[in-house]
Amino acid sequence: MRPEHTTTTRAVAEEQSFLDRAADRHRQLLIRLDGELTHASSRDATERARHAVLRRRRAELAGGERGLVFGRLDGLDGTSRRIGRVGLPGVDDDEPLVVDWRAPAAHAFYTATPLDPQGLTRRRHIRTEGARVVAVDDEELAGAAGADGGDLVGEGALLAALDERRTGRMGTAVATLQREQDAIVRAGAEGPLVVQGGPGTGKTVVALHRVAYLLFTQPQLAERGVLVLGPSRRFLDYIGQVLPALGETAVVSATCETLLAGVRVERAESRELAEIKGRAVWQGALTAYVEQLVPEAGDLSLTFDGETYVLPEAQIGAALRAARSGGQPYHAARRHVVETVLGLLADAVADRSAQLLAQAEEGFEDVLGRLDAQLARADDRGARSGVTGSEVDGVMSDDDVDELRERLGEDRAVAAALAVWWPTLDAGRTLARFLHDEALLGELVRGLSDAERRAVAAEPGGWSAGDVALLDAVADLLGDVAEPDEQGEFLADTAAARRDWAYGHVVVDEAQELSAMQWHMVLRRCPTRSITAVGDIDQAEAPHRHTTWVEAVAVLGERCRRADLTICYRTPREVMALVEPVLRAAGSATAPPRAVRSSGREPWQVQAREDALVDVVAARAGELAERYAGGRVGVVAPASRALELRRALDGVPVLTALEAKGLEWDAALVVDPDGIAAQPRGWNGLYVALTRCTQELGQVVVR
Ligand SMILES: Nc1ncnc2c1ncn2[C@@H]1O[C@H](COP(=O)(O)OP(=O)(O)OP(=O)(O)O)[C@@H](O)[C@H]1O
Repeated sequence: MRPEHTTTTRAVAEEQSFLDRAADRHRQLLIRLDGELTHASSRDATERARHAVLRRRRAELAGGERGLVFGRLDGLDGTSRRIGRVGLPGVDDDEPLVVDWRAPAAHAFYTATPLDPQGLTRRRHIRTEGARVVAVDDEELAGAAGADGGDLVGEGALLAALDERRTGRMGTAVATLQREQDAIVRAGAEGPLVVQGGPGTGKTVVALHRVAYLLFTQPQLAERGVLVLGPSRRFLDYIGQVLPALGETAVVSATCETLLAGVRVERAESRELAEIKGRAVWQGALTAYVEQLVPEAGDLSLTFDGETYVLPEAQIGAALRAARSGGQPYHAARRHVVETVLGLLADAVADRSAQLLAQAEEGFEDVLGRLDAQLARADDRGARSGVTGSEVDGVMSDDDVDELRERLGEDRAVAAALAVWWPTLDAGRTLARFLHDEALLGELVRGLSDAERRAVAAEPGGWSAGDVALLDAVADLLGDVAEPDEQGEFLADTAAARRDWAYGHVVVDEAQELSAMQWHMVLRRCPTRSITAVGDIDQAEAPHRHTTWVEAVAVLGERCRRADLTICYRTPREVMALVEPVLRAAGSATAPPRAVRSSGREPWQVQAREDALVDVVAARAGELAERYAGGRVGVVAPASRALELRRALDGVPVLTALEAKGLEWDAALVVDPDGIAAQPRGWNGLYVALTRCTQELGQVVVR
């Protein structure tokens, strides 16, 4: 038996009156904040920090306008609290008018059950449209212990949200987050957390709400920002509204291809090459390669002012060892060794001039001595010139040596000789040289077959997607030529432009797709390893060979926490009934997620001859577009058919399974499912294709 659900006119009126009060308070607070922002000066650091906090609070408040009040908890003690997207202080500032959904006082809204009522008698979901309350759904908690409460929290509100027409943009789900989702949203931020969930289980929803939760509970994270990595630009656009709507702006979004600023992917590559370049072995190989580029210890000859100085191997070797012992990047090590070399050279120059002066002085004293003797002989006075070696001994003061070292640093000939001995390097050219050198590949990249080595070396110029992670690794191993600037406070553009930006937290969506080298890219941007990786190992289509999470996230180390999502909110039961055999064919051992809803529409299938395929697809897509007018329809097809279908279909997107990843429509039309399944990792792709719809699935099979 489920707890009672009620919607009464009285309850709606009561919540409407509360919502009106909350809306007034919200307006007042915005006006007050605007006033403070206009008067806030940005003269000193404290004021600037205050300004930043006010701006953030304003964005958060403005974002809270929709969903100002969406829940209510009634306690056994007769008190009640309202839950909303942002907290609203009461007028006298002691009791909050509305509790922020992320605050501990709101937690029971997502977790209380009749078996564990947490001191509550009732949970109410308040459904609103704009400023109007349209319905309330009540769940009795205490006193309903006989009821199991089911899996779902606020089922009425949840199902209403899920049944809404798709808009092409993902919405927030703060009002209807479910228990298993909430547990992940609120999990601690330390160390990597891997979330496995089948299609439509809310992985993206959870990951984004987790960002909002973490930024709320750990405001210091906002100083470093959060990076959200998604599979495609289209996907990032689809989810782009969620965090701003939750008031969060300290976020950068990117794909693995766009993560390295200034690098553009210019050409496609085969799956084979993408797989090869994603292997973890490259990290060690590139490290060893860059290591080889560091000069070996040996005598170093440098010319200054026409004099040649030979700095001995022992000194150069010691400097090299000291610089490399800290595992510094190539250019940082170079800067340190060059500093040492200039110091050694300055000492050598100073020694040489002291020697020369000493020689000159010796000669001079000789002359003086002889002169004195002659004079003494001449007038027998025995007089001495009084000039002694100590006054012209040529030893430079420390200041003189420092000045000399500076001059040496600016000397062109010295700089040119040092650049030949230890050149500064460009990451792109360095990587290209390595990739095209079969002998080096053979020496350093373990496990490459002869054919694989040849294939890598034979690649044309221009970067492919697989190269980006290698390029990032080389850029990191080389480091910046000049000392990098200190990292300031988070600004999205600055963080996105800097390869070495260390984010406070990173979210990776469709995490099953990342290669080992792409994981290294992620780790470099999050040294604390505070990472949330969400994905479905059964939807993996990328060319790497991982079939388990243990393999897929091996680079993150052994201390990954793992969580699972088991309920499918998107895809209706009728469609999920089809996917079990597809999942088995994909080699999966996991059970498909359990669908929470039925759409009442059986999936259908039509057949088409090859020569009539495009017309049949166009006709069927047209019908669906009409049936779901105001919503969204999408077509998924094998890559080989996508181009032709795109030309023929107007207004309905045609995507490959890979491109459709993470997206959803009211209705999906899957074209040539056998063709999709026949591609590499095709069963996984078909699993993705079949699970994109919230209402209706059609398939066009080629006869
Ligand atoms: N608690 C919730 N309340 C309302 N809607 C939800 C909830 N959880 C998920 N949804 C909706 O279900 C759909 C699927 O969610 P989402 O895209 O996050 O799933 P996913 O697990 O990332 O799917 P996929 O594996 O296909 O990428 C979305 O429309 C999302 O808004």
